[in-house]
Amino acid sequence: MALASTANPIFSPPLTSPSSSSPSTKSSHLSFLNSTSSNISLKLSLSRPRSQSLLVRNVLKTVESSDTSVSKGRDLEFITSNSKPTILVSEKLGEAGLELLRSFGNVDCSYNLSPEELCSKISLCDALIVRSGTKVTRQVFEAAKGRLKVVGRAGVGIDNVDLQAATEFGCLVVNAPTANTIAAAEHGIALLAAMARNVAQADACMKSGKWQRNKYVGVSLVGKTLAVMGFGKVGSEVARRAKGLGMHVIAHDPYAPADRARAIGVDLVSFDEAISTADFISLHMPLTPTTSKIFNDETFTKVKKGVRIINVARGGVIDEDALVRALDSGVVAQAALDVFTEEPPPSGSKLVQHENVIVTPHLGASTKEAQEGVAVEIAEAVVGALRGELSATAVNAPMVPPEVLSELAPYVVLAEKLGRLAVQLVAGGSGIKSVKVAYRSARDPDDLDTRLLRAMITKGIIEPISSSHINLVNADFTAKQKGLRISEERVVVDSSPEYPVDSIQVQISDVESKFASALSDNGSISIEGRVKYGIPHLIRVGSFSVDVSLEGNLILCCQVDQPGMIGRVGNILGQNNVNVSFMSVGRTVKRTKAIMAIGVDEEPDKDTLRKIGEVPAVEEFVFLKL
Ligand SMILES: NC(=O)C1=CN([C@@H]2O[C@H](COP(=O)(O)OP(=O)(O)OC[C@H]3O[C@@H](n4cnc5c(N)ncnc54)[C@H](O)[C@@H]3O)[C@@H](O)[C@H]2O)C=CC1
Ligand SMILES: O=C(O)C(=O)COP(=O)(O)O
Repeated sequence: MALASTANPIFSPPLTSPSSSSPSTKSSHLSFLNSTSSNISLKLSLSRPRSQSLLVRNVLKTVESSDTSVSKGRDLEFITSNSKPTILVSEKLGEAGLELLRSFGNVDCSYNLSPEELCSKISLCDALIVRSGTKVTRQVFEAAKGRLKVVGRAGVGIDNVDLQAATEFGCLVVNAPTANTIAAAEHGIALLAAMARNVAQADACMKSGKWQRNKYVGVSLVGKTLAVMGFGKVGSEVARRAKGLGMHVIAHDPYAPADRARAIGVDLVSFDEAISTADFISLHMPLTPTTSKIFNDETFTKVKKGVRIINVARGGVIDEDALVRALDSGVVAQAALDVFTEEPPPSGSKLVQHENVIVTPHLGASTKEAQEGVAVEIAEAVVGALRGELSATAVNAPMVPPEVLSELAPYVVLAEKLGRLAVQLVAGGSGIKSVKVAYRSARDPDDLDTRLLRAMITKGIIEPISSSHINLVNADFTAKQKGLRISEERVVVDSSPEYPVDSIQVQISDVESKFASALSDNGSISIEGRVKYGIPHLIRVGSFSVDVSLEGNLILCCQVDQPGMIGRVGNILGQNNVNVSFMSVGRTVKRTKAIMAIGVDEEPDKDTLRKIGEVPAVEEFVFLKL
């Protein structure tokens, strides 16, 4: 399996539209999807000149095109000839969402693409927006060759997106989980009432010239028991409305809190109790391996004879052949279906043609209001992701609230730099199996969300020694795939709880080091860093305390602790035009050994480094790129 290729790095500079250049648009911006190791984009509300200048650099870099033209129907090769991100919209999306996308990037609305056409276009796209009709398979991610950064699902169900493949390829998947809830619930109620009163059949009959009042006698809803299967957003709205119709509503949902159900007068019951007592069963769970064909021959043996079923969730939760059998035998009196295992269903489908079944072609979310809503919701999420922001609707990455992001931003930079430094201290660089990270913090361990920090440490460790590109989406997966175990420890320290983290220590065990002084007492390579004035600093190497800002590059030098060493090494650097930005000396016992941590702006050439190594009292040294 190929991961994102080096030729087309996923960590390209942040894609920033001209209109997004104002740092005031968001309080925090962390380019976790797009950052390169040397080019991390941070937008912070805090007034930190360094971060601001990074931001300005990134903005300047990306504002190369002022082309704001609409790209509908245009050739993608033309579209990608400028630096704006390309967003492929493969299914009909509301105009308000399209407008928003067009203000940010080049939008290609290409509907009804075959799988082959989608695969051939996708390597030219930074984002793809779909509804339920586009299958975003592993082949699509493979064909994207690392360029595709985000898939936006303009709706709720993401069963048409191969999430595992997306994660492996470091592609973020976001959805629009709220804007179509009411539409889906209303459609469920519409189907419930239409089914109970034979509206569709009677309508078809009348249009064929007949007047058959006796044939279409229905059943009443009032006083009947409705089982809502899946008491999430749609399910609870259906329940609320059904109560308004005078129905007795019960629900089954293994993960729903009972108090939320109680608040609207619904009892949460077991699966078997729900299906065996209900007159109507309405399905509102997602399609997952657990819910796939959860309604099958066996289930239908447990239902109340003559039950009526509504499905506005996913066709795959019902074994459709079993449903046909249950309808034929009268176990299920009627079914109202908006969704099907295969969409559109094969022509002549027994289920669709069944006289006790009414069907709609996946219309649950299809109201004007819902479509405008999901379009805007998904456009905002996709644009945010392309800017490198974490999305509140990320499906395959941790959702980190903006205020937490803003607070963690400088620590994220520190985390990556520590990972990058630690791995450079390993002799050979490979064969790393075990990394231990200790977060020292005055805060309660439960108040510290370390997923972002762990991901960046992983990125720092893996990227220098492999061609993998790591981001928050694929960090854990890639680490696992490479057999790298990252264990975390939170140490409560007596410092200010105002800051989320006091220091971060990274230890790599069971490896040899090219700088023996970086080994701690337990034989692991050990370094520790801290954020000071918003800037990451290295504060410990092995057992030596140092204090050097992690900018530019770093020389670590271990020498006999004697007078004149700073001058001698400093002179060599000066004579070779290498500017020292920071210097710090640490020792354990006076006049034994000390280490010098020297921050340098330029990369010293081999000759300069050789001269440092030739200073008689220098025992070992290492040059590290940050
Ligand atoms: N027909 C259409 O056009 C539309 C269909 N949908 C579908 O409706 C379904 C529900 O959507 P939302 O309510 O927005 O999602 P949601 O995530 O808010 O709710 C789903 C609920 O199902 C529950 N659940 C998971 N496994 C379950 C199981 N084995 N048994 C019972 N409950 C289980 C979850 O705990 C959750 O509470 C999804 O399948 C979605 O794709 C949503 C919108 C439009
Ligand atoms: O949001 C969902 O889960 C839906 O099923 C809606 O699907 P659609 O966007 O109308 O293809």
